[in-house]
Amino acid sequence: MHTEKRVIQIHGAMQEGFEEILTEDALQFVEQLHIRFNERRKELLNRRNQMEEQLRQGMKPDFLPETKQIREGSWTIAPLPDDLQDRRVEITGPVERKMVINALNSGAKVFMADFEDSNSPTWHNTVQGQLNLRDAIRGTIYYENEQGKVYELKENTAVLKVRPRGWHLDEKHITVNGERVSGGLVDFGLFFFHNATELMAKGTGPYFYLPKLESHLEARLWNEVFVFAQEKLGIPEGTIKATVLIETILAAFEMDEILFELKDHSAGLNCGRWDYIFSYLKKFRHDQDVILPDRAQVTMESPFMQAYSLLAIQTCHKRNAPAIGGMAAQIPIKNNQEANAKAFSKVEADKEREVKNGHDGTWIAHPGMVQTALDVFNQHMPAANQIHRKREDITVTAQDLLEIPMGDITEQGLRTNISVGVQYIASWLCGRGAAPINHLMEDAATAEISRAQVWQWIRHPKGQLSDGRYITLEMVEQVKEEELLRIKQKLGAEAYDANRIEAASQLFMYFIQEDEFADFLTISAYEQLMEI
Ligand SMILES: CC(=O)SCCNC(=O)CCNC(=O)[C@H](O)C(C)(C)COP(=O)(O)OP(=O)(O)OC[C@H]1O[C@@H](n2cnc3c(N)ncnc32)[C@H](O)[C@@H]1OP(=O)(O)O
Ligand SMILES: O=CC(=O)O
Ligand SMILES: [Mg+2]
Repeated sequence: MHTEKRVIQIHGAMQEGFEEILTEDALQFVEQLHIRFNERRKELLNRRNQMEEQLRQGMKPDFLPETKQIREGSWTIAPLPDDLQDRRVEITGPVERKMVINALNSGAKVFMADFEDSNSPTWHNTVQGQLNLRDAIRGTIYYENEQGKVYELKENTAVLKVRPRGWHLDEKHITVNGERVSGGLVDFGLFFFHNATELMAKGTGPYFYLPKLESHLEARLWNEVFVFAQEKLGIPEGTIKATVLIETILAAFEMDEILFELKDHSAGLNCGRWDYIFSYLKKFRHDQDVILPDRAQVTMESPFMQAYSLLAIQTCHKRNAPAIGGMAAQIPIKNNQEANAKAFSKVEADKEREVKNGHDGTWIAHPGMVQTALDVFNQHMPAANQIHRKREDITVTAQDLLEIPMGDITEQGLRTNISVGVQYIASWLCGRGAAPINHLMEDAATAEISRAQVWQWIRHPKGQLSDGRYITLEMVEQVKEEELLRIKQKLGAEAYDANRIEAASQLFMYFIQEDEFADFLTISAYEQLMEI
């Protein structure tokens, strides 16, 4: 019998400690995941393209006729473990060492350690992130900053969840037979291999967040990965628990089906609002009726966003699953009391809307926001969660999910998109996947909205500023030059160069100029990511 020999290869440098993560057994496990699941992953990515083509031809998404029985059936997800009953405040952040410690110590119920939107997937961040999580789980994580301040874990820490990269991203530093391995399978595989047993011994479990799914078939693939991984490591089926982010417009039509696919492994859904806005914009970018106003005007109060969040709550609660809210982008503002108070009151209002609607928990981006979110949830949610509130009073139709938001496009909105887009891409290219810009948390999802809006505005017949001027490529070029000058004045010439602003600006303009809309900025930018 001819058996093909498969070879997993590492193309990144072995930095200090990496050999403890990239062990032969761990790599073999990743290789098995690749062999077993990569073809299906590619088929599903291809299916996304086919769906996109149908949308381009005018198809409107709707609830699937072929899964009506699932939607109408009376099943529930498997019972949740004790430490996932109360998730009222979840902090998120990249897998950087100091931030992992700060997040676990923050007082939040859960910490979502992020290999996705807020992580720039340099080789260093990818493997060092695994080392950081391994040490955190074992309670040995330690960090000392340049001033000698020591960071260690407190006695009571948040429950850990990990968000691997989405299905669309590759890991270029690991190949099998010369083919890049899925970034998500690398993040999941290495984490699960090294930590699943240890987590169970500590009375918790291997818990995940799954990003950017576009259909229940993609959830099915994750479920198959989980079943396989548990079997390989001799871990009981159903030990893994995963919360799926509903952050694409197509997934909003398949919430029941997604929960159903992951039934034994499900820990509910989350409303990933920023990617959701991006997805809505991306999927309908050719539709002459669909155009979004300034990013700042597309809020959770917009009818289509409100509809999707309510549908998530109703769908989850019907299946005894938690429905977690999303991320308010405000972070504390130093040295400006008034602006700081405004930021806090915006977060407070956002969390109040979520808890009153029926969400069982929420996300915050910064430790300074934990108490504010906790206070709101403590006041309005006396029990561990509110899954008992079935919200049968809600009716959300396909039309509600698709309702086009109203508002203006302003010159300031255009400027902000260009400036923020360039600054964020620069940060990402330098290895920092989340950045504070204009006192807001920016990450890959928020930056996607900025560049997608500019792409659409210069092509759409209604791409007009509120003062009547049409938005053209020439206008974008000019505003970009003015904004680059401002950034240079703010940073100084040396930091401007060191921070790769010029490379980011070129990349941003490439995204805008190309008629073929780049599916994700992180795919193209990955080829230019610094090699560290
Ligand atoms: C759309 C989505 O996907 S949302 C989810 C993904 N996005 C995120 O997770 C973003 C998370 N947030 C962050 O990364 C950060 O808050 C940023 C980059 C926006 C701002 O970070 P900074 O500029 O460091 O903020 P700031 O200076 O106020 O930080 C104060 C302290 O809080 C820490 N901190 C800030 N945010 C976090 C966080 N999310 N987790 C842990 N620690 C944090 C900082 O490390 C710093 O610690 P130190 O005082 O011990 O040095
Ligand atoms: O991942 C979260 C989002 O809002 O996007
Ligand atoms: Mg997201």
